[in-house]
Amino acid sequence: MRKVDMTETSASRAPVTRKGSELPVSVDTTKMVQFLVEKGLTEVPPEFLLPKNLRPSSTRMKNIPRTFQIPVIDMAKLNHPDFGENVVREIGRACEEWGFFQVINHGFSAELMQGAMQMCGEFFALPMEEKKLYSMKTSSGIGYGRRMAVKEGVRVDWVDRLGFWSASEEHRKRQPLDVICPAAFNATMSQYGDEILKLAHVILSALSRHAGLDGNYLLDRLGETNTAGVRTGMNYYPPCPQPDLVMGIGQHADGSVLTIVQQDGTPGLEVLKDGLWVPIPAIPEAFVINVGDQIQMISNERYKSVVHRVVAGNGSGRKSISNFFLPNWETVVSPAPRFCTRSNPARYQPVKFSEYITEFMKVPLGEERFVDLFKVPARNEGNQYLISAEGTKGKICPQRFSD
Ligand SMILES: O=C(O)CCC(=O)C(=O)O
Ligand SMILES: [Fe+2]
Repeated sequence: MRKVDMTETSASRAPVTRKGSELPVSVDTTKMVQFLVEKGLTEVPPEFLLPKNLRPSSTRMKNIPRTFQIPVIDMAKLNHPDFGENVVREIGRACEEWGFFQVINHGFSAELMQGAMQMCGEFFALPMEEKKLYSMKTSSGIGYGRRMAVKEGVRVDWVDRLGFWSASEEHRKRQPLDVICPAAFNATMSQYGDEILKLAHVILSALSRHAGLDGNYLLDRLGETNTAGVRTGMNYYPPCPQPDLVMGIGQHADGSVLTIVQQDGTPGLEVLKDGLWVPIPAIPEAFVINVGDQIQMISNERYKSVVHRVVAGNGSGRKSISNFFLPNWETVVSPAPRFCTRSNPARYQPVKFSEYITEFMKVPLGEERFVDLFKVPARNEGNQYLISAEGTKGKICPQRFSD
């Protein structure tokens, strides 16, 4: 098996540190998007500017068929003795074909969803001097700042973020961040995180069943249940005077097991399907769920971690809450035996999750797929891995996700 030495990969563009260790970061609050917008800027600063060929207007197809939409799955009947299997099938198919779906009637309290979005609004409404108290200190993404605050000279996304552990209690009590203002923040977001964790378990159990396995199979692959957790990112995409020149979040796939996103009713999220950027409708009472890299690896690519992005807008801004369901830090992730056969051998080599995610957080989002660093090289016989043409290897290659 090929050995991945992350010091020789794209991660090497970050300052050299021990593999798996976080980098110190320092957040300059005068560069936060919200700060710039509140100062009344009318032109996008150069570090946000996209080259012409990557702008939303030049990459979006105008006439996507209306039927071409990520599935919206009604979860109400998941436990129904007659109809439960239909819901399981819908979830499984969505994860095979799109890597994305929305859920409604998911059992999550509407009041708690509203409460969380309110906490998000109240946090970003705090004076900058107060938000600054929660600034990110390391590349872990915990705190106020933005992803890749570590890297100079990389195109910057039009988004500010507050990252924290919302579940489980183990993680919450150990995190170097305690948002004490607004007062209700911790209480609401702990409750929210616990509920998100339950929803993640339900989805994972449905996926296990879809693969013909015991309901706990995928969960068991993540390490001890009570040590898996939810990292939450509250995102604020302020109104942009020139939205076509920037990206809210550039194209990327998530390093999580699953990601569960709550949108505020404002569109912006788009998923790459068969080479087309497909907008995801903003249904406020729904959650958008997507497969992350860990499930793509564990399921040996049966369930796909698909590239997506967020476009900016010039309306009143957009808020969202991204919840990343993560395995135990010590878990070694690899294709599970039940997803591998002689004709479809393991496509990934094992990687310890803590190393995966700490390095993932240091690499600027871009065209390269971090997960590709762990691919087993294609062999001549019996390997189903679709190798992209030389030159596109390691780059986003939509066809790879549409077969
Ligand atoms: O804001 C959103 O809707 C999604 C954000 C996202 O893709 C992420 O946080 O990874
Ligand atoms: Fe994402």
